[in-house]
Amino acid sequence: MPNTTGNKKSTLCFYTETIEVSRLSAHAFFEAGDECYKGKRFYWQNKEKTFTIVGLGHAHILSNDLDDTRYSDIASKWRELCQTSLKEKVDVSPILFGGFSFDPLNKIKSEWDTFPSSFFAVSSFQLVIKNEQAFVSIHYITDEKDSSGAFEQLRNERDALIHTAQVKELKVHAKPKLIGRKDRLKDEYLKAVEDVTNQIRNNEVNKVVIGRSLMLTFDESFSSSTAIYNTAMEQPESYLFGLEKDDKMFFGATPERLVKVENGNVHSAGLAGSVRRGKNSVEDKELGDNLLADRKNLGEHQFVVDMIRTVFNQYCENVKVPSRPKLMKIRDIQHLFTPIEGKLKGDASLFEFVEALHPTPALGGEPRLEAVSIIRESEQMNRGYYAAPIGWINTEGDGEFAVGIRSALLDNEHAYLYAGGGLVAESTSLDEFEETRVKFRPMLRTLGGNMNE
Ligand SMILES: C=C(O[C@H]1C=CC=C(C(=O)O)[C@@H]1O)C(=O)O
Ligand SMILES: [Mg+2]
Repeated sequence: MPNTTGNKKSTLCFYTETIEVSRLSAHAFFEAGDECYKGKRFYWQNKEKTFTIVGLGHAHILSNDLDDTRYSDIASKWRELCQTSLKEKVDVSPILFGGFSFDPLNKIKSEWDTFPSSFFAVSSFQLVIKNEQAFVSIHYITDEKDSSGAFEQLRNERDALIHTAQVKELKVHAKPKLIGRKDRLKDEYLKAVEDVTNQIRNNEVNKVVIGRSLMLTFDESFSSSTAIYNTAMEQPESYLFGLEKDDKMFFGATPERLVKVENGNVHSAGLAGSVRRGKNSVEDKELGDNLLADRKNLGEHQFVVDMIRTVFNQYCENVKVPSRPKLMKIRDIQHLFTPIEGKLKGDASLFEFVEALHPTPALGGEPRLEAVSIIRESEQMNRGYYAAPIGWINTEGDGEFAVGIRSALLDNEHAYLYAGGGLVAESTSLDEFEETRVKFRPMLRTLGGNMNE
């Protein structure tokens, strides 16, 4: 029998059933959902590649278009769903996956119009791969009195999905041909960088992250499966994520953790300050060593570390912050990196950390509210879910959110790419433009664009 509950307070019942399966590729499982669950899937893999989740179908959606209360709204709906609907302890915890927009006050019409300010879902079929074991769960959330027929149907669908994923050969993930590439609002971006740097020099704010966007056009629709597959191939050392909504998918390979909560231990990281990789190991080391000593980049980095430390000091004890950043070297770029950890001292939830931390000065600026309002005014675009929290939480309240950078929104035969950089007093528009070019590279390579413009 599936685990089930009913409760007087809630009319909803949450039915789950988990089986362990041998040999199941996450990509193949995602792709098995191409026919029936397109537009309702997600993909997540942590940086260490020790935890992969794929969700197909929507058993239940939690979303809102709220501003200030959007985090607590999702948190309380999730708590209620877990507490009143899911009473029995289950072997593999159901996972709520989704994300928040960067700035709910940005109302500029854009490619993001169908994405609410918060969008989360419990999937109908959930694959979890952990410690080399794979589990597939069915989730069914309903107010029907008798669900046995519907649940039996889901079992049949689950078996069919697993069968397809195990026996069908993965399609050849040939990319559609790139036929167009457009820098969007390039002049506005360059002007914004100049203007905002002047505001910083005038001590109006300390730091602001300004971004820009590219639009790619393909000769045919770019499928989500192809995009996810190629992202995994290109960026093995980052978090991989994909969140489908209707006919679009926000996806990427981000190196940046926002926050992870596990058994009362909380982890975050300051990641800001960048330089390209060298052409050979000697140049690479030189670039890295210079980055570690560079005033402008150390300045960018320090605002982030200070802000995360302040949040951790409020909610955690035993806060550990290394006194100096180290280098994080990934395929196209090297960053200044400071891991930060602590032990939860009260009962703050993962969503409270997300609210307190988003956006850090690695994506917003310092002071936070001023920076976000400058971004809204001067970028003249809508970041949507770019640079915003994306991740998951389980029924125990453990989970992880990454920052949705090095990312793109896939929209049939178009892809919108985003990249930005932290401005401080020493910034120049030429260098910042160049930095965004380096940050676009992984997504361009993934999608088949020309990296050299
Ligand atoms: C805003 C982005 O990167 C942030 C993360 C790392 C380094 C950054 C920088 O050096 O400017 C940015 O703060 C982006 O990739 O779009
Ligand atoms: Mg930078």
